[in-house]
Amino acid sequence: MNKLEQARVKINEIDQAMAELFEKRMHAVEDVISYKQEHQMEVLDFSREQQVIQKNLLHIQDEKLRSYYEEFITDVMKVSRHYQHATLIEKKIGYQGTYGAFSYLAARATFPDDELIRFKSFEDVCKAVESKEIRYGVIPLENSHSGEVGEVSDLLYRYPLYIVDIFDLQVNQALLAKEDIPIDQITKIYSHPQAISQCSKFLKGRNIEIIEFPNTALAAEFVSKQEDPTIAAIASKEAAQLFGLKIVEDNIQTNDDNTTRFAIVAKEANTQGNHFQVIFTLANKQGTLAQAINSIASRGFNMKSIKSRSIPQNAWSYYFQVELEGFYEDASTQAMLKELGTVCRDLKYIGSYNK
Ligand SMILES: C=C(O[C@@H]1C=C(C(=O)O)C=C[C@H]1O)C(=O)O
Repeated sequence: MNKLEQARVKINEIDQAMAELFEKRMHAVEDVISYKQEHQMEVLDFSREQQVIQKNLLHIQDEKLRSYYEEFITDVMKVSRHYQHATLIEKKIGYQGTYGAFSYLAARATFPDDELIRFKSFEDVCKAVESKEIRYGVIPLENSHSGEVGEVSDLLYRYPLYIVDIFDLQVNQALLAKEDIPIDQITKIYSHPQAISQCSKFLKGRNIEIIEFPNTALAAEFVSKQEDPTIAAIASKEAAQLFGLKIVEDNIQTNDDNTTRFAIVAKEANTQGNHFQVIFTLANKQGTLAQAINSIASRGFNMKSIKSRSIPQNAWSYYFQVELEGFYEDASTQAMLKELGTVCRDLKYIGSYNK
């Protein structure tokens, strides 16, 4: 062995030992992350990093290596911070709306152990996913009665995000009050107009004042903060637990099949699942839509839905959002999409999921 080879054998041994120590250090850092998350602490602790550097410099005996060691340990801590940020993002899930509202319930049901972060708008949720501030967003796609959530379709058209899963939340309304009192003693009911209309049959003929509120969870929270036991809110039964209320009557909605489908959106595409969606635009010429639909139908794909909406900021132009049955990665799907792509002006894959 020449001198170079001998030195490299030594370096290999040291690197192996350092790799083991690196792994041990990062595992110790994992405990720091969960502590910081629990106590809502920042990842960077500048004074701790200074201490680490100074304390360990004392172990460096070769004077000329001190500045290099400082550089080295500084980099180690930078990597440790990267890891902490990435791990924290993994556990961050965004939803739009209020604590306790239906979007919150959908996010909690899909990510029971993660940190739920509230955003003001659906777009803010998408922006946070795109900028990697959070891992996933949970946003409503459509409701079995009121139909699609147009704003969310527009966001899927505009943002480089993908649906990676869907979750169906059954919308059940309950009458909640501070005490479990008979319904005929209730004097006022607070709720969102949509929830009120969903319970029209239950409310009909009752001499109760109805007061509209911006959303059901806020109504439940309001009732929980009042002294009056005769006022009630219409909200989910889960809201009763979240705001310490009693369920006076459960399932008071007129239709039992009221379901909101939520999309879990991410920055990285998921291509697994027995359904997928695409969005396309067409040249405004005779027969282009027929051609597009024909490329799908002639290859034996079942189109579950097609929705057309105006392209945001582009008057009198439209995009089509299509849900198809099938596996995105299958060769037959790829061949169909290739043909569809030749017919469309733009064709965008927006995700797969199981149904
Ligand atoms: C691991 C921690 O988080 C960060 C990384 C450090 C490290 O890797 O040693 C030190 C301080 C923090 O900036 C910590 O706070 O201890």
